[in-house]
Amino acid sequence: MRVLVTGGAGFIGSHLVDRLMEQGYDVRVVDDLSAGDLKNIERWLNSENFEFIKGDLRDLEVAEEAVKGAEVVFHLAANPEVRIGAQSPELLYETNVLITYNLLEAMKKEKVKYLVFTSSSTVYGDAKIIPTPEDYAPLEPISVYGGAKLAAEALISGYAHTFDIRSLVFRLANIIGERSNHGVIYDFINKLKADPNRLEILGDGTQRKSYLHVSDTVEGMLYLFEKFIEEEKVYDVYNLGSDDWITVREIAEIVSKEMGLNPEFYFTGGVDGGRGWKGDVKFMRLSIEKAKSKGWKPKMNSYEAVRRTVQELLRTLK
Ligand SMILES: O=c1ccn([C@@H]2O[C@H](COP(=O)(O)OP(=O)(O)O[C@H]3O[C@H](CO)[C@H](O)[C@H](O)[C@H]3O)[C@@H](O)[C@H]2O)c(=O)[nH]1
Repeated sequence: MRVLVTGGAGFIGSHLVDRLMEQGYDVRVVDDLSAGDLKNIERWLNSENFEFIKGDLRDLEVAEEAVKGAEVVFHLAANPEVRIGAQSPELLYETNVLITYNLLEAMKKEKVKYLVFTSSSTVYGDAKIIPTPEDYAPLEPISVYGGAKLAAEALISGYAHTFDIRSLVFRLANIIGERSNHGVIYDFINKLKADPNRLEILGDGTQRKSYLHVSDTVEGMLYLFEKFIEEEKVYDVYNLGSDDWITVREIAEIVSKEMGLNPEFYFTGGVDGGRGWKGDVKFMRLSIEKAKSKGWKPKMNSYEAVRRTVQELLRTLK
């Protein structure tokens, strides 16, 4: 089976590529290397059943070239930075909505059978029900990023039903692990390297979210995709997360401990009642009952995933 992974040189994408290659698929990656890094997929570059295209999916021709001959598209290419929404909404529109539209157009033309898309917990906004199930309503994102992900989901649903592109959407909690090059753990490590005595924490530190290790994420995606293929549905949505959550303050404590430091915590106070930035969802935990009912569950809880990620990043970050 020929598989295209968009964003395959990125954090989650490259872990997915590792699994697909280990399972013997023909894999093509398209990535503009804006956030991704060739080092993440270095080990596969000379393999016969691997192909890399450096290209920007904002260009429809790149999307058309990338999907040629593919039976499945795993669409992970995106700008993942929630916090830039207030400064650069157009960038989040282009790198989440426009590229998804281009890809769908190319897939329609090429008659690609399956699409797997990584959406985000941010589509739920400040959910009133926690843990939040997939059928929670109304979906009211509070960030441009969440809005762009929801717009992409809606386009995918429309194309799926109109053009028979069987599509599976994953709404991901905060995904962490080796090769991540942004986010709270990455930021804390870098801040502490610059000043081991003081750690600036955005917001009031009580932001509480569910963190999932990338290994659990990729395993869940592939497992549930196999189940989806066996079923009749044209379009389906799953939350992927862990069954618990953890505060930013607790993350700061874990990072400090793993680095053997005892810094003074400095809270910026943030915006809108202690959020790190405009659009930062303060409390997020997803119901993963639907995924569990199909037989998937994460091996690590949030605490274990954070600890392991700190160790992985300390080993690999320069
Ligand atoms: O220096 C920092 C950086 C972050 N935070 C806080 O840490 C929390 C997590 O922030 P991240 O930047 O790690 O992650 P986000 O919650 O903004 O978003 C992440 O998870 C989302 C899904 O839940 C999306 O998928 C998104 O792409 C991904 O980056 C936030 O509450 C933020 O306020 C700090 O206190 N200090």
